[in-house]
Amino acid sequence: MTNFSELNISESTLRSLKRMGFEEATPIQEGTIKFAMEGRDVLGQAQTGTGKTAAFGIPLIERIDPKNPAIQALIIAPTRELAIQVSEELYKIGYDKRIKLLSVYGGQDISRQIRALKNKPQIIVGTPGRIQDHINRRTLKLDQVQTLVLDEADEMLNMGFIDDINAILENVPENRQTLLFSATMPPAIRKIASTFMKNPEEVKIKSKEMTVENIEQFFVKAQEREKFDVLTRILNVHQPELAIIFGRTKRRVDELSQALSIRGYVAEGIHGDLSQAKRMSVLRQFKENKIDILVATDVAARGLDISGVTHVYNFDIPQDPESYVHRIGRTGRAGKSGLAVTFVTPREMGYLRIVEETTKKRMTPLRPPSESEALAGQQKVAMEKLVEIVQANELNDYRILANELLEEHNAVDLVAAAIKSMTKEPDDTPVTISEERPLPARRERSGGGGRGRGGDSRGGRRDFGRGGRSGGGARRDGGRRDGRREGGRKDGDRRRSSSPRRRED
Ligand SMILES: Nc1ncnc2c1ncn2[C@@H]1O[C@H](COP(=O)(O)OP(=O)(O)OP(=O)(O)O)[C@@H](O)[C@H]1O
Ligand SMILES: [Mg+2]
Repeated sequence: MTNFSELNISESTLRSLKRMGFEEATPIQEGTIKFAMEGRDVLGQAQTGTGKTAAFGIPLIERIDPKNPAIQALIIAPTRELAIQVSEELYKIGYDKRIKLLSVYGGQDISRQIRALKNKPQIIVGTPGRIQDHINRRTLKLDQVQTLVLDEADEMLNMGFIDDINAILENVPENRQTLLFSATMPPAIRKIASTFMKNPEEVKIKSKEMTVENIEQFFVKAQEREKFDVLTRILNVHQPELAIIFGRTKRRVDELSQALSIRGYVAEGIHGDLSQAKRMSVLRQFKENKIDILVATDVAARGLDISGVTHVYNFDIPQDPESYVHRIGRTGRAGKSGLAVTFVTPREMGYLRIVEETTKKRMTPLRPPSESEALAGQQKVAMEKLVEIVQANELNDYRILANELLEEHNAVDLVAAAIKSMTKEPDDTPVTISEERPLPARRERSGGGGRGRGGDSRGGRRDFGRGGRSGGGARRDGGRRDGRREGGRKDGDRRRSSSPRRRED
C-alpha cells in the first residue's frame, strides 16, 4: 500500500484525507490518481467498497482552481442518494481548499437549486435527468468544465439515460477529462466509453473473483410461496445487526417491509416511487441504526456506502450478474466482513449459475433452517442478553424480588421463564406477499464463458448497445408488463423528454 504523501497530493488535500481517517491509498486509488492528476482519461474498475469515489475525487479536487468561480467539474451518478453521498465525500476531500460544491437531483425543489447555482459552485454532482433539466433552463453553465465523471456509468445506461448523457456531453467542452468508474464493466459499456473518452488509461484492479473475498456468499433454494417463511427463519438464526433485503419490484418491497413489520422486525422500504423526503428519511434512519432492515429495489444497489451493513439478502435473484455484484457489495466494504444470501426458486437455478460464472465464485448452498432451529437462534439471543444483564451487575433493585419469587418457585423454572419471556417465538401472523413470477427458465450454459446471449427476450440489460436500442436505451424491466419494476422508462418513451415517470427527473 502506498501512503497518500507519495502521490504528489497537495498539503491541503492531505490534511483533509488525514481528517477522514484515510492513511494509505487503496489499490484503485494508487492506480488511478497519478493518471487522473495528469489530466488523462481513466476507466477505473475495482471491486465494490474499495474506494473508487476518492480515486476520482482526489485528482478532481486537486485540479480545481479555487480562485475560478466557474463550474470546473461535473459528476453524474445514477441515483439521488448516490449523488448526495458522492457530494458529501468530495466536500470532505475539498474542505481545506474551500471548494464550493452543489448536488442537483430530481425530487428537490428546482428553484432552490437555481438559487444555489447563483452561489457559484465549482463542482456539480447530479443525476442525469435533473442536470439535463438545468441545461435546458440555461441555469447550468458547463463551458468551463474540465473534468467529467460518470460514476456507475453502466447503470445509467441501463436505466435509459443514454440520451440525457449524450445531451450533457454536448454541453461540456470537448477537450475535457473524462473519468468513468464502476465495479463492473460489461463489454457494452467499454464500447460506449470509447466513443466519449480519449485514449483512456484502463486501470483494472486484478482479483480472482469479481466480488470481494470478505463476503461469504450463500444461496437458498426455495419455492416462491415458501420464501417469506424461510427468510424470517434465516433472520432469526442470523440475527443481523444491519441488513438490506433486495426485492425485484416496488410492490415486492412494499409488501415485504410491511410483512416484516407485522412480524416484529424493525424494517422500512425504499424505492423510486416514494417521495424524496421519505427516501432520505428512511436512509438516514437506517444509517443511524434506528431501522435494522432496509428493504430495497435496485435503487439502493449501486454505490451506497452505509457502514456496518452485515447482511445482504436477495429475496429475489437479480436477473443479471452485474446487479448481483453491486447488491451484495453493500456489505463487506472497506475491508469489513459480510454475508450474502440469495433466494432462488428451482426454475431460476440457471440464473444462479450465470451469476457464479461471471463472479467466478461459487455460492455455498444454505439449507433453510427448520422452525426449531429458528427458535433455537432466538433462544440463544435471549440467553446471551440475560447473561449480559447479569454481567452488567446492576440488579440491586431486583434481588429482593428475586428472593421473594424463589421462596415459592423453583430456580430453574424461574430462569426458564425469564428466557421464554425474552425469546421472540415463532410468529405466524398472516401477511400478504403476492407471488412474483419467477424469471423465465434459462438453460444452464455448458461452460465456454460467453455471457448472455442477445436472443433472450428478458435480457434487456445485457442487450444494451445491440442494434435498434439506441433510442431509449435498454430498459431494466426487460419488457415486463407489470410496470412496477424499478428504474428506467416504463412507458418505453424514446423521445428525449423529461418523462415524469422516470426515476430521476
Ligand atoms: N484510502 C482509504 N482509507 C480508508 N478508507 C477508505 C479509503 N478510501 C475509501 N475509504 C472508505 O471506504 C468506503 C468505500 O468507499 P467507496 O464508497 O468509494 O467505494 P466504491 O469502490 O466506490 O464502492 P462501490 O463499487 O460500491 O461504489 C467508504 O466508506 C470510504 O470512506
Ligand atoms: Mg462507488
